[in-house]
Amino acid sequence: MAKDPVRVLVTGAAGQIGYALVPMIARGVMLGADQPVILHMLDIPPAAEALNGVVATTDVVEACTGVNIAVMVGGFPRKEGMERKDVMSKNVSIYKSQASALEKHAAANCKVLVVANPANTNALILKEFAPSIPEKNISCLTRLDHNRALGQISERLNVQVSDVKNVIIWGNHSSTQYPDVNHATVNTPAGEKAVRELVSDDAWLNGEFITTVQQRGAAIIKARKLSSALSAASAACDHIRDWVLGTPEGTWVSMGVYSDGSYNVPAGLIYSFPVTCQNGEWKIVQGLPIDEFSRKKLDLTAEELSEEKALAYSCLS
Ligand SMILES: NC(=O)C1=CN([C@@H]2O[C@H](COP(=O)(O)OP(=O)(O)OC[C@H]3O[C@@H](n4cnc5c(N)ncnc54)[C@H](O)[C@@H]3O)[C@@H](O)[C@H]2O)C=CC1
Ligand SMILES: O=C([O-])CC(=O)C(=O)O
Repeated sequence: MAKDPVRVLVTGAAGQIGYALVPMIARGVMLGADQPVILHMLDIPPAAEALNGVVATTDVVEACTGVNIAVMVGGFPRKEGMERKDVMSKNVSIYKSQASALEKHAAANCKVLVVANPANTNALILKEFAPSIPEKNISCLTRLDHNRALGQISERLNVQVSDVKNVIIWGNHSSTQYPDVNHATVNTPAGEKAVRELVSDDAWLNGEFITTVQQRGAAIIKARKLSSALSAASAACDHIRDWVLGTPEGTWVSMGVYSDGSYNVPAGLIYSFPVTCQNGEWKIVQGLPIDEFSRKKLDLTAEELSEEKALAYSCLS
């Protein structure tokens, strides 16, 4: 029997990421080839002409009405040389007002993915100003960083990226994020092997590998003068697909979610954790040992998020 259609909202639909994302969703990359979708595409009036190229609306209420999944890409993008904090004030007020629109008009149990930067803090603002949307339904994108970390390891070891798994992005989608390979493995003909053992170069893993992943977004903006649109769109599809359809057995992914205090990360931040997903719900992977090097990095990125939270509130007051 044909499935009921799912309504998917994409904000910023006329932008770089939106232009790549919309056809991926229509093609079934996000929810599967057998899942009909009804796309709601929102942008702002100055983008109306570009928006005609993808068919959509500049009316936030129309865009949010009845949506089951909201991918929030709309906002003011970081330009070359700009720190993420520079874009904060422009974006938190957008997320405050769109929170209200989603709360009033989206379907009950709508799942929200915030892509626009500062992604974690925009998601937190959205959560705070949409109190009736359950906090477990609000997330931000760190899957792009996760995929970048998998890519770095696969290149270094000359293996397929699909054979590498269980890297972790901890914290903020920013240059303080901590890409952690301490629990990552590679599928080899001789069975699963630890990434640390196979790479056998802790100086690289604790140095250049981390900074390359942390700085990849900035490096792409510098090169393209535009954001990493295709890989961001693809990562957004990965994020929603795994959230809705589940993560494979034995595999976790990174998602920015509301901290419950796991791993001594302060509660009340949207922080990227390792998660598994089943039946449309994510669960933080518990009990992973955290060494001293990692602890410092988990704390540093949490501190930045606490500062961003304070700054966001000061922008709104
Ligand atoms: N979390 C992640 O991994 C990544 C996040 N990003 C972020 O994603 C966002 C989008 O990036 P791009 O598509 O390259 O930017 P873009 O500037 O090409 O597109 C943004 C779109 O949002 C629209 N927009 C602005 N205000 C809006 C509003 N109030 N409602 C609806 N739409 C609105 C703009 O008109 C524009 O069409 C940026 O914030 C960027 O920093 C980019 C790459 C990765
Ligand atoms: O800062 C940006 O807009 C780009 C970005 O997030 C990324 O590519 O990871």
